[in-house]
Amino acid sequence: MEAVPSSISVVSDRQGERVVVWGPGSLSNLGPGFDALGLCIQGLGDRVEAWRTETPGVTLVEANGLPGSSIPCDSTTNTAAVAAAAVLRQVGARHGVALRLHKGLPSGSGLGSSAASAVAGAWAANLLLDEPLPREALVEAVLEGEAVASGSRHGDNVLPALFGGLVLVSASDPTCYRRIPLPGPLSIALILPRVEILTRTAREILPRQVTLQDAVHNASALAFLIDAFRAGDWETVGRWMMADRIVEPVRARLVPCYEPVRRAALSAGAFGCALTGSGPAMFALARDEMHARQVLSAMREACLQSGVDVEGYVTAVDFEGARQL
Ligand SMILES: Nc1ncnc2c1ncn2[C@@H]1O[C@H](COP(=O)(O)OP(=O)(O)OP(=O)(O)O)[C@@H](O)[C@H]1O
Ligand SMILES: N[C@@H](CCO)C(=O)O
Repeated sequence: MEAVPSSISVVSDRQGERVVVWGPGSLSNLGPGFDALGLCIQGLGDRVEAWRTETPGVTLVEANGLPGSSIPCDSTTNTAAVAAAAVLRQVGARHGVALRLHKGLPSGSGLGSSAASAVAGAWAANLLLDEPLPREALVEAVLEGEAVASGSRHGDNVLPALFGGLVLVSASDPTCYRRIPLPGPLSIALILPRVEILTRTAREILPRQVTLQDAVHNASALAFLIDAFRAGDWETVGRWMMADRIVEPVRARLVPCYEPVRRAALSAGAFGCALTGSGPAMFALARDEMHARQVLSAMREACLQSGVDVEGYVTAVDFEGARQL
């Protein structure tokens, strides 16, 4: 076969090419790791369908999946579209991308709903580039996507959703992060009480100042927590993820079933139980999948007895992050 002379530019015709991408949900804070720690989870997430267009920029064709939700279907305020646009801008793409977003995660849940969309949008736009970038190059884009929803550039949902697994991120500079290796699988019981808490509101009620004693306590709790995660010492993980003295005690007041659910999870033998993100979802760590089912049943029951309707899931760590389906 004859070689193409190098002076002739080959125009790749990928117009209309289509990809479907999964943006996973994530647990964040994990007790003392406010804005600093997040874990990607299996089975819950958003799906983005994307195709290349001739017109530059991002068009959000539709956002569906959660009837009655208030997710904006606008390219300037939907996190999937904002993150996708940031990727195109980053490489100076001359083409555009159209997106259809299928929401699987309700917003205001604590499960990183806006982050799942942002990551799926960015990954889809990336796959459609002539030369896709490595995951590490998408950090700015996903942070930009998340910021339009929450009003702050926090990375504890978007980075685990992008990379998978457990991620530690600087709360003051979220472009600074570290993936924390986990030595084995982890079974998780997760409940989503039917109470909507917007992250924005749950951030506004937090104290502007804290005592030195509490700050020091939380700093050491986070250090012990990370060390226990690395060691796969789930019992110690459970202990320290329940040790936050600054954020979770304040937010617990927004979740009417918080105390009964925590007690029920621990009575059922969970290693620990905490809010994820700004709540109201709560998670508990269990020995294995069967144990997680027992813990889940106890948590659900406690929630219902508090008069709050609830959905429940057994999940595990997703080590892969955003991916093409
Ligand atoms: N693609 C998106 N998915 C979800 N929410 C979005 C999206 N784009 C914009 N938003 C807006 O972001 C806000 C999301 O609310 P909020 O931050 O409380 O939930 P969240 O992102 O699911 O956070 P978490 O689950 O971590 O609590 C809502 O106002 C919603 O309209
Ligand atoms: N770290 C963020 C996550 C939002 O779900 C918070 O707790 O406000």
